[in-house]
Amino acid sequence: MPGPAATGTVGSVIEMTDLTKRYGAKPAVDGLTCTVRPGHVTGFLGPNGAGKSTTLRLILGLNAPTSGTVTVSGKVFRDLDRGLRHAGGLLDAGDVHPGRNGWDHLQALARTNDIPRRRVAQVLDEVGLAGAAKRRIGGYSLGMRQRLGIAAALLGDPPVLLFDEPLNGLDPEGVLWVRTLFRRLAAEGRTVLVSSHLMTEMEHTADRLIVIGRGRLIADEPVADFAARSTGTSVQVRTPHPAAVRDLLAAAGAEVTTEDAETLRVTGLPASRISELAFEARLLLHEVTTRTASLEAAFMELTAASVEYAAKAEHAASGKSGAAR
Ligand SMILES: Nc1ncnc2c1ncn2[C@@H]1O[C@H](COP(=O)(O)OP(=O)(O)OP(=O)(O)O)[C@@H](O)[C@H]1O
Repeated sequence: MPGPAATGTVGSVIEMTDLTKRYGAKPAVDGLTCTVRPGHVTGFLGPNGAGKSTTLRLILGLNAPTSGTVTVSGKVFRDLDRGLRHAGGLLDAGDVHPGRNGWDHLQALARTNDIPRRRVAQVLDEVGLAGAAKRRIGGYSLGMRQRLGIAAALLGDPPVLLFDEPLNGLDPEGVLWVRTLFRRLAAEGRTVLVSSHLMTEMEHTADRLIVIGRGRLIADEPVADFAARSTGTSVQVRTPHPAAVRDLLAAAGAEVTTEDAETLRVTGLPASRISELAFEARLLLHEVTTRTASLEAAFMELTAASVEYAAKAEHAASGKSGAAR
Protein backbone atom coordinates (compact mmCIF):
# COMPACT_ATOMS: atom_id res chain seq x y z
CA MET A 1 0.00 0.00 0.00
CA PRO A 2 1.53 3.29 -0.97
CA GLY A 3 1.83 5.96 1.68
CA PRO A 4 -0.22 9.13 1.56
CA ALA A 5 -0.07 10.87 -1.79
CA ALA A 6 3.02 12.62 -2.96
CA THR A 7 1.01 15.84 -2.90
CA GLY A 8 -0.47 15.16 0.53
CA THR A 9 1.07 15.77 3.91
CA VAL A 10 1.09 13.11 6.57
CA GLY A 11 -0.12 14.87 9.68
CA SER A 12 -2.84 17.00 8.08
CA VAL A 13 -5.42 18.28 10.54
CA ILE A 14 -8.97 19.49 10.18
CA GLU A 15 -9.37 22.68 12.16
CA MET A 16 -12.79 24.18 12.94
CA THR A 17 -13.00 27.56 14.59
CA ASP A 18 -16.36 28.88 15.70
CA LEU A 19 -17.84 27.15 12.65
CA THR A 20 -21.48 28.12 12.13
CA LYS A 21 -24.02 27.31 9.44
CA ARG A 22 -27.57 28.64 9.59
CA TYR A 23 -30.52 27.70 7.43
CA GLY A 24 -32.82 30.67 7.93
CA ALA A 25 -32.76 31.47 11.63
CA LYS A 26 -31.99 27.91 12.64
CA PRO A 27 -28.35 26.94 13.20
CA ALA A 28 -27.45 23.50 11.82
CA VAL A 29 -23.88 23.97 13.08
CA ASP A 30 -23.45 26.36 15.96
CA GLY A 31 -20.04 27.71 16.93
CA LEU A 32 -18.11 24.46 16.54
CA THR A 33 -14.45 24.68 17.57
CA CYS A 34 -12.38 21.50 17.43
CA THR A 35 -9.42 19.84 15.80
CA VAL A 36 -9.44 16.43 14.12
CA ARG A 37 -5.97 14.95 14.33
CA PRO A 38 -4.03 12.46 12.22
CA GLY A 39 -3.29 8.93 13.32
CA HIS A 40 -6.73 8.38 14.81
CA VAL A 41 -10.13 7.18 13.73
CA THR A 42 -12.30 9.94 15.14
CA GLY A 43 -15.97 9.08 15.55
CA PHE A 44 -18.26 12.02 14.77
CA LEU A 45 -21.40 11.34 16.74
CA GLY A 46 -24.70 13.00 17.37
CA PRO A 47 -28.42 12.27 17.29
CA ASN A 48 -30.39 12.68 14.04
CA GLY A 49 -30.26 16.27 12.84
CA ALA A 50 -27.34 17.18 15.11
CA GLY A 51 -25.43 18.75 12.22
CA LYS A 52 -22.91 16.03 11.32
CA SER A 53 -23.54 15.94 7.57
CA THR A 54 -23.62 19.72 7.40
CA THR A 55 -20.24 19.88 9.16
CA LEU A 56 -18.72 17.35 6.75
CA ARG A 57 -20.07 19.36 3.80
CA LEU A 58 -18.54 22.52 5.25
CA ILE A 59 -15.16 20.78 5.65
CA LEU A 60 -15.20 19.76 1.98
CA GLY A 61 -16.38 23.18 0.80
CA LEU A 62 -19.70 21.85 -0.54
CA ASN A 63 -21.44 24.50 1.56
CA ALA A 64 -20.04 27.81 2.78
CA PRO A 65 -20.14 28.62 6.51
CA THR A 66 -22.35 31.45 7.71
CA SER A 67 -19.48 32.43 9.99
CA GLY A 68 -16.33 30.92 11.43
CA THR A 69 -13.77 28.88 9.53
CA VAL A 70 -12.78 25.32 8.73
CA THR A 71 -9.46 24.37 7.22
CA VAL A 72 -7.86 21.18 5.93
CA SER A 73 -4.07 21.13 6.22
CA GLY A 74 -4.19 24.83 7.07
CA LYS A 75 -6.22 25.90 4.03
CA VAL A 76 -9.86 26.33 3.13
CA PHE A 77 -10.65 23.20 1.10
CA ARG A 78 -11.84 25.14 -1.95
CA ASP A 79 -8.46 26.84 -2.18
CA LEU A 80 -6.66 23.51 -2.40
CA ASP A 81 -5.61 22.52 -5.88
CA ARG A 82 -6.81 19.04 -7.04
CA GLY A 83 -8.95 18.60 -3.94
CA LEU A 84 -9.27 14.80 -3.92
CA ARG A 85 -5.52 14.52 -3.34
CA HIS A 86 -5.91 16.45 -0.09
CA ALA A 87 -9.16 15.10 1.30
CA GLY A 88 -11.56 12.40 0.17
CA GLY A 89 -15.09 11.96 1.40
CA LEU A 90 -18.00 9.59 1.26
CA LEU A 91 -20.88 11.98 1.88
CA ASP A 92 -23.92 10.69 0.02
CA ALA A 93 -23.56 7.26 -1.56
CA GLY A 94 -26.71 7.90 -3.62
CA ASP A 95 -25.27 11.03 -5.22
CA VAL A 96 -23.89 9.31 -8.33
CA HIS A 97 -25.15 9.04 -11.91
CA PRO A 98 -27.12 5.75 -12.00
CA GLY A 99 -26.56 5.29 -15.73
CA ARG A 100 -22.78 5.30 -15.41
CA ASN A 101 -20.76 2.29 -14.42
CA GLY A 102 -18.41 2.29 -11.42
CA TRP A 103 -15.31 2.41 -13.55
CA ASP A 104 -16.44 5.47 -15.56
CA HIS A 105 -17.54 7.27 -12.40
CA LEU A 106 -14.10 6.91 -10.82
CA GLN A 107 -12.34 7.58 -14.10
CA ALA A 108 -14.11 10.95 -14.40
CA LEU A 109 -13.14 11.88 -10.84
CA ALA A 110 -9.53 10.86 -11.49
CA ARG A 111 -9.38 12.99 -14.65
CA THR A 112 -10.67 16.17 -13.00
CA ASN A 113 -8.31 15.76 -10.05
CA ASP A 114 -5.22 14.86 -12.07
CA ILE A 115 -5.00 11.41 -10.48
CA PRO A 116 -3.22 8.62 -12.41
CA ARG A 117 -5.62 6.21 -14.19
CA ARG A 118 -4.07 3.18 -12.50
CA ARG A 119 -5.57 4.34 -9.19
CA VAL A 120 -9.06 3.53 -10.52
CA ALA A 121 -8.28 -0.18 -10.82
CA GLN A 122 -6.41 -0.12 -7.50
CA VAL A 123 -9.27 1.36 -5.46
CA LEU A 124 -11.93 -0.79 -7.16
CA ASP A 125 -9.88 -3.81 -6.17
CA GLU A 126 -9.38 -2.47 -2.65
CA VAL A 127 -13.12 -2.08 -2.00
CA GLY A 128 -14.03 -5.40 -3.61
CA LEU A 129 -15.85 -3.97 -6.63
CA ALA A 130 -13.44 -5.04 -9.37
CA GLY A 131 -15.94 -7.61 -10.64
CA ALA A 132 -18.79 -5.07 -10.80
CA ALA A 133 -16.79 -2.18 -12.25
CA LYS A 134 -18.49 -2.28 -15.65
CA ARG A 135 -22.03 -2.63 -14.31
CA ARG A 136 -24.42 0.33 -14.15
CA ILE A 137 -24.38 2.00 -10.72
CA GLY A 138 -28.20 2.07 -10.87
CA GLY A 139 -28.12 -1.71 -10.37
CA TYR A 140 -25.80 -1.56 -7.34
CA SER A 141 -27.08 -2.44 -3.87
CA LEU A 142 -26.77 0.20 -1.12
CA GLY A 143 -23.72 -1.64 0.24
CA MET A 144 -22.09 -1.62 -3.22
CA ARG A 145 -22.75 2.10 -3.55
CA GLN A 146 -21.15 2.64 -0.14
CA ARG A 147 -18.12 0.69 -1.36
CA LEU A 148 -17.98 2.82 -4.52
CA GLY A 149 -18.14 5.97 -2.37
CA ILE A 150 -15.26 4.69 -0.26
CA ALA A 151 -13.32 3.95 -3.45
CA ALA A 152 -13.89 7.54 -4.58
CA ALA A 153 -12.68 8.86 -1.22
CA LEU A 154 -9.50 6.77 -1.48
CA LEU A 155 -8.86 7.61 -5.14
CA GLY A 156 -6.49 10.54 -4.55
CA ASP A 157 -4.64 8.68 -1.77
CA PRO A 158 -5.36 11.67 0.48
CA PRO A 159 -4.11 12.31 4.02
CA VAL A 160 -7.60 13.34 5.19
CA LEU A 161 -10.66 11.10 4.86
CA LEU A 162 -14.27 11.79 5.80
CA PHE A 163 -17.02 9.20 5.87
CA ASP A 164 -20.69 10.04 6.52
CA GLU A 165 -22.53 7.01 7.97
CA PRO A 166 -20.34 4.57 6.01
CA LEU A 167 -21.71 1.43 7.67
CA ASN A 168 -25.24 1.97 6.29
CA GLY A 169 -26.23 -0.95 4.10
CA LEU A 170 -23.11 -3.02 4.72
CA ASP A 171 -23.39 -6.67 5.72
CA PRO A 172 -21.40 -7.93 8.76
CA GLU A 173 -18.45 -8.86 6.57
CA GLY A 174 -18.56 -5.37 5.03
CA VAL A 175 -18.70 -3.73 8.47
CA LEU A 176 -15.64 -5.68 9.58
CA TRP A 177 -13.80 -4.78 6.39
CA VAL A 178 -14.59 -1.06 6.79
CA ARG A 179 -13.43 -1.05 10.42
CA THR A 180 -10.15 -2.71 9.47
CA LEU A 181 -9.71 -0.28 6.59
CA PHE A 182 -10.28 2.78 8.81
CA ARG A 183 -7.81 1.54 11.41
CA ARG A 184 -5.22 0.90 8.73
CA LEU A 185 -5.73 4.37 7.22
CA ALA A 186 -5.25 5.93 10.66
CA ALA A 187 -2.19 3.76 11.36
CA GLU A 188 -0.70 5.13 8.14
CA GLY A 189 -0.88 8.58 9.72
CA ARG A 190 -4.02 9.81 8.03
CA THR A 191 -6.82 11.82 9.58
CA VAL A 192 -10.01 9.73 9.54
CA LEU A 193 -13.34 11.25 10.56
CA VAL A 194 -16.37 8.92 10.56
CA SER A 195 -19.90 10.07 11.35
CA SER A 196 -22.65 7.97 12.86
CA HIS A 197 -25.79 8.48 14.92
CA LEU A 198 -25.21 5.11 16.62
CA MET A 199 -22.75 4.81 19.46
CA THR A 200 -22.68 1.03 19.04
CA GLU A 201 -21.15 1.50 15.59
CA MET A 202 -18.41 3.76 16.86
CA GLU A 203 -17.59 1.72 19.95
CA HIS A 204 -15.54 -0.73 17.88
CA THR A 205 -14.44 1.66 15.18
CA ALA A 206 -13.17 4.90 16.72
CA ASP A 207 -10.51 5.65 19.31
CA ARG A 208 -11.48 9.29 19.69
CA LEU A 209 -14.94 10.89 19.69
CA ILE A 210 -16.35 14.25 18.77
CA VAL A 211 -19.96 14.40 19.92
CA ILE A 212 -22.35 17.15 18.86
CA GLY A 213 -25.96 17.96 19.66
CA ARG A 214 -28.01 20.68 17.95
CA GLY A 215 -24.87 21.79 16.16
CA ARG A 216 -22.89 22.35 19.35
CA LEU A 217 -19.87 20.52 20.71
CA ILE A 218 -20.72 18.16 23.59
CA ALA A 219 -17.53 16.11 23.88
CA ASP A 220 -14.12 15.87 22.22
CA GLU A 221 -12.03 13.17 23.88
CA PRO A 222 -10.76 9.57 23.77
CA VAL A 223 -13.49 6.92 23.78
CA ALA A 224 -12.44 5.66 27.23
CA ASP A 225 -12.72 9.14 28.81
CA PHE A 226 -16.15 9.58 27.29
CA ALA A 227 -17.43 6.37 28.90
CA ALA A 228 -15.89 7.28 32.25
CA ARG A 229 -17.82 10.58 32.36
CA SER A 230 -21.14 8.79 32.49
CA THR A 231 -22.91 8.60 35.81
CA GLY A 232 -24.30 5.24 34.75
CA THR A 233 -21.63 3.30 36.62
CA SER A 234 -23.14 1.03 39.25
CA VAL A 235 -22.22 -1.89 41.50
CA GLN A 236 -23.92 -5.27 41.30
CA VAL A 237 -24.25 -6.96 44.69
CA ARG A 238 -25.31 -10.59 45.18
CA THR A 239 -26.23 -11.59 48.72
CA PRO A 240 -28.42 -14.10 50.59
CA HIS A 241 -29.65 -11.15 52.73
CA PRO A 242 -30.96 -8.69 50.10
CA ALA A 243 -33.45 -6.89 52.34
CA ALA A 244 -30.91 -6.20 55.10
CA VAL A 245 -28.19 -5.16 52.66
CA ARG A 246 -30.62 -2.94 50.84
CA ASP A 247 -31.56 -1.12 54.05
CA LEU A 248 -27.93 -0.85 55.11
CA LEU A 249 -26.76 0.70 51.82
CA ALA A 250 -29.79 2.98 51.51
CA ALA A 251 -29.06 4.27 55.04
CA ALA A 252 -25.53 5.07 53.84
CA GLY A 253 -26.94 7.22 51.02
CA ALA A 254 -26.86 4.78 48.09
CA GLU A 255 -29.63 4.29 45.57
CA VAL A 256 -30.52 0.60 45.53
CA THR A 257 -32.72 -1.30 43.14
CA THR A 258 -33.59 -4.99 43.22
CA GLU A 259 -32.55 -6.97 40.15
CA ASP A 260 -33.71 -10.43 41.26
CA ALA A 261 -34.18 -12.46 44.48
CA GLU A 262 -30.49 -12.24 45.41
CA THR A 263 -29.16 -9.36 43.33
CA LEU A 264 -29.12 -5.62 44.00
CA ARG A 265 -27.88 -2.78 41.80
CA VAL A 266 -26.29 0.04 43.75
CA THR A 267 -25.34 3.54 42.64
CA GLY A 268 -23.77 6.25 44.76
CA LEU A 269 -21.29 4.07 46.69
CA PRO A 270 -18.08 2.46 45.42
CA ALA A 271 -17.61 -1.32 45.62
CA SER A 272 -14.98 -0.96 48.36
CA ARG A 273 -17.34 0.98 50.67
CA ILE A 274 -20.18 -1.49 50.04
CA SER A 275 -17.90 -4.38 51.11
CA GLU A 276 -16.79 -2.50 54.26
CA LEU A 277 -20.34 -1.69 55.31
CA ALA A 278 -21.50 -5.30 54.83
CA PHE A 279 -18.47 -6.63 56.69
CA GLU A 280 -19.11 -4.31 59.65
CA ALA A 281 -22.77 -5.39 59.73
CA ARG A 282 -21.73 -9.08 59.44
CA LEU A 283 -23.79 -9.51 56.25
CA LEU A 284 -22.49 -12.01 53.72
CA LEU A 285 -21.95 -10.86 50.11
CA HIS A 286 -21.41 -13.38 47.31
CA GLU A 287 -20.50 -10.85 44.65
CA VAL A 288 -19.59 -7.15 44.43
CA THR A 289 -18.95 -6.13 40.81
CA THR A 290 -18.53 -2.65 39.37
CA ARG A 291 -20.47 -2.27 36.13
CA THR A 292 -19.16 0.55 33.98
CA ALA A 293 -21.82 2.23 31.91
CA SER A 294 -21.93 1.18 28.27
CA LEU A 295 -20.85 3.76 25.73
CA GLU A 296 -24.41 3.73 24.42
CA ALA A 297 -25.67 4.80 27.87
CA ALA A 298 -23.01 7.52 28.09
CA PHE A 299 -23.98 8.79 24.66
CA MET A 300 -27.71 8.83 25.49
CA GLU A 301 -27.06 10.64 28.73
CA LEU A 302 -24.82 13.32 27.25
CA THR A 303 -27.03 14.00 24.25
CA ALA A 304 -30.39 13.67 26.02
CA ALA A 305 -30.89 17.42 26.17
CA SER A 306 -30.16 17.88 22.49
CA VAL A 307 -32.20 15.13 20.87
CA GLU A 308 -34.26 16.84 18.22
CA TYR A 309 -36.34 14.02 16.85
CA ALA A 310 -37.52 11.62 19.57
CA ALA A 311 -40.57 9.38 19.57
CA LYS A 312 -43.27 10.82 21.83
CA ALA A 313 -44.47 7.85 23.88
CA GLU A 314 -41.19 6.07 24.30
CA HIS A 315 -37.91 7.91 24.45
CA ALA A 316 -35.36 6.81 21.85
CA ALA A 317 -33.45 5.14 24.70
CA SER A 318 -36.07 2.46 25.14
CA GLY A 319 -34.90 -1.03 24.43
CA LYS A 320 -31.23 -0.19 24.92
CA SER A 321 -30.10 -2.36 27.79
CA GLY A 322 -27.35 0.09 28.76
CA ALA A 323 -29.84 2.88 29.32
CA ALA A 324 -32.07 0.91 31.68
CA ARG A 325 -31.06 1.22 35.26
N1 LIG B 1 -30.12 22.35 2.94
C1 LIG B 1 -30.75 22.50 4.10
N2 LIG B 1 -31.76 23.38 4.24
C2 LIG B 1 -32.39 23.58 5.41
N3 LIG B 1 -32.10 22.89 6.55
C3 LIG B 1 -31.11 21.99 6.48
C4 LIG B 1 -30.39 21.74 5.26
N4 LIG B 1 -29.44 20.79 5.52
C5 LIG B 1 -29.58 20.46 6.82
N5 LIG B 1 -30.57 21.18 7.40
C6 LIG B 1 -30.99 21.08 8.81
O1 LIG B 1 -29.83 21.20 9.61
C7 LIG B 1 -29.90 20.33 10.73
C8 LIG B 1 -28.71 19.42 10.74
O2 LIG B 1 -28.81 18.49 9.68
P1 LIG B 1 -27.68 17.43 9.33
O3 LIG B 1 -28.16 16.64 8.15
O4 LIG B 1 -26.38 18.10 9.22
O5 LIG B 1 -27.69 16.50 10.64
P2 LIG B 1 -27.07 15.06 10.89
O6 LIG B 1 -26.44 15.13 12.22
O7 LIG B 1 -26.22 14.66 9.74
O8 LIG B 1 -28.36 14.14 10.97
P3 LIG B 1 -28.63 12.59 10.57
O9 LIG B 1 -27.93 11.74 11.58
O10 LIG B 1 -30.11 12.49 10.69
O11 LIG B 1 -28.13 12.40 9.17
C9 LIG B 1 -31.23 19.59 10.63
O12 LIG B 1 -32.18 20.24 11.46
C10 LIG B 1 -31.58 19.72 9.17
O13 LIG B 1 -32.97 19.71 9.01
